[in-house]
Amino acid sequence: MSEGKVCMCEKKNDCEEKQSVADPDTRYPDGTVKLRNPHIELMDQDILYHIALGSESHDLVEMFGDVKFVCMGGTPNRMKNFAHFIMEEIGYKLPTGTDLMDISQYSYRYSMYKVGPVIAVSHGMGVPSIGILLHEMIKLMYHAKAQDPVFIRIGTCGGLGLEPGTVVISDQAVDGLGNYSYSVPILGEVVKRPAKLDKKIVRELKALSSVDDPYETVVGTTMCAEDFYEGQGRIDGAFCDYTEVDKQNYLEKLVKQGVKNIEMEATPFAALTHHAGIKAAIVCVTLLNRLKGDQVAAPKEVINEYQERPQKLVARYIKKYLQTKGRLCSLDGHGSMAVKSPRRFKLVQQESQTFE
Ligand SMILES: O=P(O)(O)O[C@H]1O[C@H](CO)[C@@H](O)[C@H]1O
Ligand SMILES: O=c1cc[nH]c(=O)[nH]1
Repeated sequence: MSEGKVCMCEKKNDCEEKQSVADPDTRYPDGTVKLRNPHIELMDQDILYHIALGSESHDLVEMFGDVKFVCMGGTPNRMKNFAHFIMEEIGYKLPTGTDLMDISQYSYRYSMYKVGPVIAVSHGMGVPSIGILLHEMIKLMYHAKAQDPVFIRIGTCGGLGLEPGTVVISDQAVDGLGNYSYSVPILGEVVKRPAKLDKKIVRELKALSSVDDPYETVVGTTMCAEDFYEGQGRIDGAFCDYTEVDKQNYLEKLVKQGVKNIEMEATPFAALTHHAGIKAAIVCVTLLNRLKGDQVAAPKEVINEYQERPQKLVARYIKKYLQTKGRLCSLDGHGSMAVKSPRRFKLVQQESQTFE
């Protein structure tokens, strides 16, 4: 197995057999990301406009070359919290007197934090917003020469027949018309890309849920809606031209098809990462049981605690990966990491401060 590949095999030599062969269209032999776009390498510079970075204005290899995990979720606040949480979890130490900074703050669009090999970035709401971010994050990984990065969405959703607060690991994504793909009009024609997630990561994440967790963690199909209200069959939007019975019939039909939860980014997330040859997973927490209602009525503190649940699972996954590899950071003997390259972190801070 080449350096940097995600593997959690108990026996190291098992890896060769278990890893699928990388697609030469999306990977260089050393595991760095290859773009399916011949134009990019011919450009003098590539401005990643919505994340306030650029291939000429920033040393992207120095800043992001060590990235292994790109974690994304809807809100800047959640991703900032996740950055602090993962810093604690992996024992990452910031240089004295510094704090985590929003690398993309001057884009005024998305917020991005970096903690050693982990990026935490917000993607906003809905398909177009996450689509734009995915294009730029995939290009960022390419420019940075990051090796085999894994993308993980940490989200919230409505559950179908699940207790509120249940964690759902998506094994596939389906759109509101029943397509297991992401459809996007390109040059006047609809292009469909399969919305596939990495099955092995699904199993590994599920294995990391614990019987001691005071909530359930399940695996299932995630429906990606184009809208929060009518697009998810709610009757509490500004408009509604169907009955409560129509709605219940629709949701029951989804349940029969194996849909466990509904959110708004799964198909582009699964499809664009798959098209880029990037392994990806989606872990969401249900805020309500849609079979019982539409309004998100849980108190803020309860919702905040729910939102921590996918973060905990993903943190276990990242920690297990880092412990298995023991390569990016050196273990200090207590399961936590000593920072190998604070300089790289400092650079990220300085560059983001000077970009406007
Ligand atoms: O909690 P996040 O990850 O933002 O995702 C979910 O919440 C938003 C709707 O409230 C949608 O973007 C949906 O996908
Ligand atoms: O019901 C819900 C809850 C969160 N996010 C959604 O998209 N739907």
